[in-house]
Amino acid sequence: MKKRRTAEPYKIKAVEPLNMLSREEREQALKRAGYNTFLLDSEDVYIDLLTDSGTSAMSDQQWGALMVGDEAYAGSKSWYRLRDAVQEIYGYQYVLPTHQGRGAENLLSQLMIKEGDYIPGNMYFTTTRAHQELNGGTFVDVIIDEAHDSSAELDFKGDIDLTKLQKLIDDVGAERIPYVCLAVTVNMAGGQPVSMANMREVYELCQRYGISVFYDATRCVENAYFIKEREEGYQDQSIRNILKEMFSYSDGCTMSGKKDALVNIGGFLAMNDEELYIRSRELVVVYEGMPTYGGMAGRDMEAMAQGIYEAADDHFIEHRIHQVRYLGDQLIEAGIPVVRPIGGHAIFLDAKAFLPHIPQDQFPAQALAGALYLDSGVRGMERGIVSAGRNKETGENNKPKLEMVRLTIPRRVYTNNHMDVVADSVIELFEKRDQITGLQMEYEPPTLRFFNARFSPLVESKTLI
Ligand SMILES: Cc1ncc(COP(=O)(O)O)c(C=O)c1O
Ligand SMILES: N[C@@H](Cc1ccc(O)cc1)C(=O)O
Repeated sequence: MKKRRTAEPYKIKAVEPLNMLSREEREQALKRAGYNTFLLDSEDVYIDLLTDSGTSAMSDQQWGALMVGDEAYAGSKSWYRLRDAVQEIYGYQYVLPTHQGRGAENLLSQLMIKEGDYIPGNMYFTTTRAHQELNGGTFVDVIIDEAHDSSAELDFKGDIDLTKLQKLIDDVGAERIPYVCLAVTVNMAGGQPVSMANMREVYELCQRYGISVFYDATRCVENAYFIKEREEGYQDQSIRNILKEMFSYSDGCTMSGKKDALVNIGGFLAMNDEELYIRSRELVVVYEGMPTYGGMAGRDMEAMAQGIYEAADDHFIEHRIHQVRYLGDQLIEAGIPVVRPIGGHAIFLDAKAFLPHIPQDQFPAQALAGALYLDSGVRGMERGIVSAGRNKETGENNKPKLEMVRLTIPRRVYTNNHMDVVADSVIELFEKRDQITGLQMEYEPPTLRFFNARFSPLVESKTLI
């Protein structure tokens, strides 16, 4: 019997009209943006798949929650509601609000890292690594090798390789490793999940050496769904239970509330150690604000508390993952090279395989993101050599194995019809991929260069495609 179809676990109460420019207008807009999709104006974008960060649609309950936000400078009721939500769903004892994820990364890095330390992690994330380096640390990638291979089909491609972690401990000594940073899911690997077994093993290994484990919990609910779907023994467990178990194998986390807490701004740092909490409370007032608002308005904390509960709903997360897969499966069926298996928040086009005629130093993923925008007004993001920046010792470009364009799906925002439009555009572009040309960098900022870098087409008089 044909499998019964399911639909969005919500109905639409407010809509926001979309605007579509002509091809000529898109050419002008891309030129103005220096061929960097980060620099396009949102007015010039038709379907915006730049990021899933802060782009979620809030529920009626969340909009209602904004109205009851308590804007007291100290001791806000909304803060307690947020704290309670984190304690209930994540299970950590102490919580400090921050304006977004990198605010929490800043605090954690300043508190834990000393000059010359090493911070192992399951593939780098741009802002996380930047904070680690700013505090004198060196990030060490200890993810399994397969994570760097876009075609390797593994259930848990975000896992840490315990042999690599053990080797680092043996080489530099446990006292040089303040904590392991474990991301659930792994953004730069394609939104790939970490298994519960791996979390447990990493924690056990670290406990033996007195090394802390901090999660980057940004997309933890997506990770929990993959565990439910793929890991033996979890099929009948609720997402809430899975989350609780996941977090029990860690000492704390940094969180960007802009993803799996379903809000447009906000984040937090959470932990179980009281002494660390007291030190964090001293630092949060320098960078964010009082420990009872830490960079967020009362109404934002209120909406985030509500979002934390909504995201942990089994129906919400099932639909979310399936929508991303709906787009990914169409592309796979059409033979488009994408990172496999399809991850939690985005489709990652493999730009090296898509554009084999463009060498990595001519920024194939940047060019592909530009070409996609020209073709249909769909905005994606480069995740390759530009994002990887330069080696902090040699000054050379880091050359990541994965050279990708990310098509990131905001939560509860687009319908599957939008996904169809995106699929059509990518498939057509693939048919004329030989015509796409490379880029040269015209302006390179010193840190996190991908945000503000500017480019021009290598072939003058051409517009990428
Ligand atoms: C995996 C991951 N960690 C950390 C961050 C930082 O979060 P924020 O953008 O809220 O500062 C992001 C997004 O930026 C992310 O995707
Ligand atoms: N975390 C967000 C926003 C962001 C994008 C790119 C970055 O390198 C840093 C932050 C995302 O992954 O979309």
